[in-house]
Amino acid sequence: MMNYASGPPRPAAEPPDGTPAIRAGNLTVVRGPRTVLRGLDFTVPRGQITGLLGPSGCGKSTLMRAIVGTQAKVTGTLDVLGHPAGHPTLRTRVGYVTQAPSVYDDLTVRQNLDYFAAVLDPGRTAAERRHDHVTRAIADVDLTTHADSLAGNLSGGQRSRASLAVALLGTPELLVLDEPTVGLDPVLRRDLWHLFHDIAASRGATLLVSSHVMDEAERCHRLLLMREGEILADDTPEALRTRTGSDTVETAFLHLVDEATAAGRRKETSR
Ligand SMILES: Nc1ncnc2c1ncn2[C@@H]1O[C@H](COP(=O)(O)OP(=O)(O)OP(=O)(O)O)[C@@H](O)[C@H]1O
Repeated sequence: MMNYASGPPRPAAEPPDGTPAIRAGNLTVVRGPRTVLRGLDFTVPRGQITGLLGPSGCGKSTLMRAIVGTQAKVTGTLDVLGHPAGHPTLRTRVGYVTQAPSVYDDLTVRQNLDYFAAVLDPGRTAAERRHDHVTRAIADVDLTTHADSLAGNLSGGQRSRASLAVALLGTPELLVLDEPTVGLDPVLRRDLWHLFHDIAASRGATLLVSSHVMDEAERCHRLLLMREGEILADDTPEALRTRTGSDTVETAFLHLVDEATAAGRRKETSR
């Protein structure tokens, strides 16, 4: 078991070419009448866990949807693993777990994975490879003993892990996980975070994990702190705490919010 008391484990090294997993430039998204993301500039390094944190409604899911290529009205630049977001070549290289469970309740865990594996890697000649990928993904999320249980009979945490197993099919280099621990008890949350660190360490995968629970920030290698469609900070948890003279990332976040509000007020009054 990993111990996070002294911070998360050291991240895997960057690939030799140094290309980040995600690079955004002046990224803007409009949804309905609202500009939900406002000219974001950031990079997400490879082989690390980056936490996307911010209050409900700040734009985390919208940003994730843009990254996986399912969001309309995206302008600016957004490159994922060296290709424009949504490029067909990224289909098997990016895994995405939405907030809503993405498994069918009336199928077993294995049947769910068999189905998604057949979509990703179709054809009779790929049958053996698909079987291996499914067996490995089930083992990775520690559901081997529940492989033949109906997804509808799993607990909330087990269902989250089944959704994660689907995203692990095809050995993605980037995993985008939208609030994967929401509604889980502290033990299940801790176990899932251990799993994320195992995936990053053993596969060298990049994980982008959203949460609005600030204590989860301490488990990430890097953080993107969001507020009202903007990036408030992009740094390591330790650097954020040090920079703001705070004991926790939560206090650091509040400090940065106050700073941004004060800067906004100064701008208003100088007009
Ligand atoms: N279909 C839509 N049409 C118009 N506005 C939308 C739509 N979906 C979301 N929004 C708005 O976009 C903003 C960002 O939503 P988003 O779901 O990205 O936030 P979030 O940070 O993921 O929130 P949460 O943590 O509650 O999931 C919100 O203000 C929301 O009201």
